[in-house]
Amino acid sequence: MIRFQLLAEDAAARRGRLETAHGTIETPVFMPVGTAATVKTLEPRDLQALGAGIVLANTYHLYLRPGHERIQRLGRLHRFMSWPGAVLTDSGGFQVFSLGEKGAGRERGGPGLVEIAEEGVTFRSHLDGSRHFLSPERAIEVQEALGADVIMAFDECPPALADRAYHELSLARTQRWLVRCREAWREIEAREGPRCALFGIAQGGLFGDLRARAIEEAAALDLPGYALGGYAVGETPAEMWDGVARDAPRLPREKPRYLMGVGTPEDLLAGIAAGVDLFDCVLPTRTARNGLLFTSRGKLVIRNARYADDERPADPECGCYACRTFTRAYLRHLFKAGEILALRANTLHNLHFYLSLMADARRAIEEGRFAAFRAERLAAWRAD
Ligand SMILES: CC#C[C@H]1NC(N)=Nc2cc3[nH]c(NC)nc3cc21
Ligand SMILES: [Zn+2]
Repeated sequence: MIRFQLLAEDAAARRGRLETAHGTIETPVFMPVGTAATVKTLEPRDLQALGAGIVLANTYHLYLRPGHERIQRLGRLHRFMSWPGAVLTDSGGFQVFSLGEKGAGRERGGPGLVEIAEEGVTFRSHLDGSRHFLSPERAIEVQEALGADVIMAFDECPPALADRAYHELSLARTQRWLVRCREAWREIEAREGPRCALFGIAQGGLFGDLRARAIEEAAALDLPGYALGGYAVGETPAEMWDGVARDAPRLPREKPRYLMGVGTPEDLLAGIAAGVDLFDCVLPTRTARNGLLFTSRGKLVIRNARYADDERPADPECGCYACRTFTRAYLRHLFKAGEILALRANTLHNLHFYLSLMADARRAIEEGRFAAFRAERLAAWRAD
């Protein structure tokens, strides 16, 4: 189970604390993405040294490989990945629709990859094209078996540019599925004892009235936490920020608010200003592996020839291991040479950037100066 406390507010921004069975999480918090039960290139002790308190793993991937029953038999996720902190698992809803579409079947001209029915979703594995079925009940069962501290509802995720009619039908089904998720969660928790917290997900695309209805219907189920899903799927940053600024304050004030899959450092500050408490995004880790580094003066593409003889650290204002140990010249060399250390050093730096940004934001909220803090960081990132 989890307990959420609101410690301070600065306009709509909130400073909170999320107590879980695997530690206390200071919010606003950024969750590194560890899709297949690993944050790519990092060891658990790296994550601890970075101050990460909670990581995200994906039900879709772990269900397909190595299998949730195997992970359960091996002591569940925390033991399996030797991670003492907290874990949040996404339900597979989003991945089935996003990965299923690009699965093996379609590339080989196979049959439709994702079949949606009221009962649940039939999809083909992106690994080997094998057929699988996930329902609200099954997604909860799998996540309980995995043993995360926070589990997500199984939702239908409309195509990014679906029209209003599609969103309305999809929202109604997602709400019916949320009721089924809650029942399945309550049954397992009654049988096995309280173990994890179920978060609902409110969608609705860019339709403000549909978003409001989804939030209201999800909030009526009195769940431990709530997420906004379906942002950062192609809309402009301004459209997302306006939408989140409208939606986040409508989520229950005393529950944790999670903005799924977001985002850039600018998005995080916009989300915090709107009252969001939790974020996850592949951006810092994925871009690190592609040689893009976030610094206090904007982004740096390490492969650029201008860094070939640059003896400065990636970010002179950064205290991370990579910036204390390596020069830009060396980081560029590693990246050009395809060395594994390039992936680790860049990932350590980018996650330190994201996690220290959140720590600085938490302090700014405590001191009632978040708006000035946000303006100062945005200006600095545009400096170059
Ligand atoms: C529509 C919808 C929805 C949400 N539903 C679930 N279960 N997971 C998500 C994961 C996401 N990652 C990103 N990245 C931009 N957006 C997401 C949205 C969702
Ligand atoms: Zn650094």
